[in-house]
Amino acid sequence: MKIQLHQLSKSFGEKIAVNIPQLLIGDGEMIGLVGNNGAGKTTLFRLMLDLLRADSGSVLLTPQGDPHSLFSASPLSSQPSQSAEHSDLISKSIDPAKSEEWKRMTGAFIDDTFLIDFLTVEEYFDFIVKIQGLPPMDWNSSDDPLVRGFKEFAEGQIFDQKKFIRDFSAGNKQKVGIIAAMLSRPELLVLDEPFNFLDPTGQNFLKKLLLDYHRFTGATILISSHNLQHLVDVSTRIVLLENGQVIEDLANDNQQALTALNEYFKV
Ligand SMILES: Nc1ncnc2c1ncn2[C@@H]1O[C@H](COP(=O)(O)OP(=O)(O)OP(=O)(O)O)[C@@H](O)[C@H]1O
Repeated sequence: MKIQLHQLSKSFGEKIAVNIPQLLIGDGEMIGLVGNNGAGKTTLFRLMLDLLRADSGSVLLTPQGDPHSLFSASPLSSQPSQSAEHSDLISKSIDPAKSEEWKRMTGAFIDDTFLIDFLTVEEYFDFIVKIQGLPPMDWNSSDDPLVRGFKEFAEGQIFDQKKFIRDFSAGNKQKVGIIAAMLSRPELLVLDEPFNFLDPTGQNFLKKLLLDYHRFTGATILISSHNLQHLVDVSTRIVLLENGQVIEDLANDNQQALTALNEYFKV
């Protein structure tokens, strides 16, 4: 999935939460979004997922395999072509604010409101795959590496618990939401602060799961976090927000973004 943000802005009263003139994300990029508290990370995700209406501008999603794709997956290819074909790309893309088509290609976990408290985990996962029109998951399948990854990440604390989601700990609810977002193997995965509430083992299993998911699906992945090390461990590119604006757009080959981030955050 390619993503194009164009003149995207959102304010709350006097506060400009997001103001991004242009940002292009290529197929299969793993974007780490960083920024201090209030920088606009969650607002940006909410705009992309049509949970908030922008004051102006647009989010355009181009599914994989679209022959009209014009910008490559290179992290730094962020300048769109000005050709006639460019407007063609825009006409072929999906605007989440205007169409529901993106939902079957997108998995997201922003917060607990994505969960259904009164269901068990198994009921919730069955519900998720059903609304995607997929067959029930075979949780005993040992030859599916993603199912193995989900179970490893679950650490024996999610499945067969015979309790409702509302009775799980914050960390285990987080695991349920993250697995649910990946269940249908969407080509766009958006996770807001997924490392929150996880114990150190869970954080490490999550990094492994994200890297495996990326390798197996080729999905475009967007993750926000305040944990710089985790982000540089998994991301191919790091976008730094300040007051709703992109102030750094860093390639992250061999964790090279870490020095710049440490300098910015004075760590
Ligand atoms: N519903 C809202 N009403 C009013 N102001 C809001 C609302 N949502 C976000 N904001 C404001 O927009 C700005 C960006 O908030 P946002 O939650 O997107 O930041 P963030 O980068 O995710 O922060 P954090 O790291 O603390 O989660 C903040 O100043 C916040 O107070």
